[in-house]
Amino acid sequence: MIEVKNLVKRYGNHIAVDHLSFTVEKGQILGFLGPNGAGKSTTMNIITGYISATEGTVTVNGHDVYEEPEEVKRMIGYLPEFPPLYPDMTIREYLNFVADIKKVSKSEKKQMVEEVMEATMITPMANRLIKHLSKGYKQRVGLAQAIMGYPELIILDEPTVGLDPKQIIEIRELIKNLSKNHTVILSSHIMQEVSAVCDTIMIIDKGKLILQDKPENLSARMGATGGIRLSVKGDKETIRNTLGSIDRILSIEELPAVEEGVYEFSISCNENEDIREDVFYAMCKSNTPILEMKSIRMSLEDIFLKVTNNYENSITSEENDKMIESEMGEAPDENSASEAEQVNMTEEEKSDAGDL
Ligand SMILES: Nc1ncnc2c1ncn2[C@@H]1O[C@H](COP(=O)(O)OP(=O)(O)OP(=O)(O)O)[C@@H](O)[C@H]1O
Repeated sequence: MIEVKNLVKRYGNHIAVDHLSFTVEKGQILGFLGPNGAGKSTTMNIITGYISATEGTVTVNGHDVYEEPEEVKRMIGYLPEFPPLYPDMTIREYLNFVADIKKVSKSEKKQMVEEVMEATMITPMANRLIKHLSKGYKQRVGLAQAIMGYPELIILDEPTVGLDPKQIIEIRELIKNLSKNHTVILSSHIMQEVSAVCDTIMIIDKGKLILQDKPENLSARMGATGGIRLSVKGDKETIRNTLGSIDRILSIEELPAVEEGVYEFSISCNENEDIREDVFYAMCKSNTPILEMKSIRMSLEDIFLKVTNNYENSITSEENDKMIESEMGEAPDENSASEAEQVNMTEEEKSDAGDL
C-alpha cells in the first residue's frame, strides 16, 4: 500500500530523515517508534504531502505523493500532533465542515458525520463547542476528522500524547478498531503504546531505520538477555556450589525464597548464550531438582533502549553534536480534566454533558 524509498529530509546541514525505506501492507497497523527528534513527524508529513522530501520517493497505492498529490491526499486521513480544530464550532459543525472539505457527497454527508461520531464515541457531545472539550475529547474529534471520508490510510502522529491513562486506553481501542477497515500508521515514542496497538513496529533514530518487525518477534530477534531464572529444591550451599562450577555463568543472585527448601536464583551469562542445558545437567548430577527455569527475555522497552543506544554509540562526535536530546516517557497533561469539570457550557452543552 505504501512504499517509501530512500527518503531524505535535510534542514540545512541537519539531516532529519536519513535514507529511510520501508513498506506498509494494506490493513497493517504500523507503529513508528523513536525518541524525540527521531524524524517521525517529518516522515509522516512527507507521506501526507504536507512537506517535500529532499530526496527519495513515497508512493501510496502506486501513486507518487509529488506527482499525484490530490490522488494521494484523498487516500489519507491525517491526525497531526496538534489537530487543526476550530474552537468556536461545535463538533457536528466542524465535522460537517471537514466533510465538505473532503468533498463527501451531499447524499452521504449526514450519515457519515453521524457514523464517524459514533466510531469515535463523541455523539453525546455533538453539540458542544470544541473549545469546551477536554484534551481527550479534542483528540477524538481529531481522530474523527482523520477518518471522515473513510480514507484507506490513516496516519496518526502521537495520538495519545497528553492524555490521562483512561483516555489513552480508550484512544488505543479506537485505533485498533480502525484497522478493521483502514491501514494505520501511528507514531509514538512510547514502546508500550506501539506494542499494545500495532502489528508491526519500526524503530527509527536520528532519521535512520534501526529495526522493523512484529512486536512478538522483536524480543526473540534480539535474543535473550543472557539470563535465566531458576527455582531449585535442595540444600542451598550445594545448589550455589553447583551453579558456581558452571563455566559460562557470570553472576548468581539469590532471590527471596518462596517455599521452604526451594531456592530461587537469577543467573546471568553472556548475551545470546544459552546455558539452560548446562544448568539442567549440573543440577541433575548434584541431585538438586529444578522446579522451574525460564529465560529472562528483554522487554520491548529494553530492546528500544538497546538499539537506539547502540546506534548512538556508533555515530561520530560531530554527528553527536547535532543530536537532539532524547526524552523518553512523557507525563500526562494536566489539561486532561474530566468532562464534568468543564466550565462555561451553554445550556445545550450542559444537557449534553448530563447525558454522559
Ligand atoms: N522545520 C524544521 N527546521 C529545522 N529542523 C527541523 C524542522 N522540523 C524538524 N526539524 C528537526 O528534524 C528532526 C526530526 O524532527 P521530527 O519532528 O520529525 O522528530 P520526531 O521524531 O517527530 O520528534 P517528536 O517525538 O519530538 O515529535 C529534529 O532534529 C528536529 O529538530
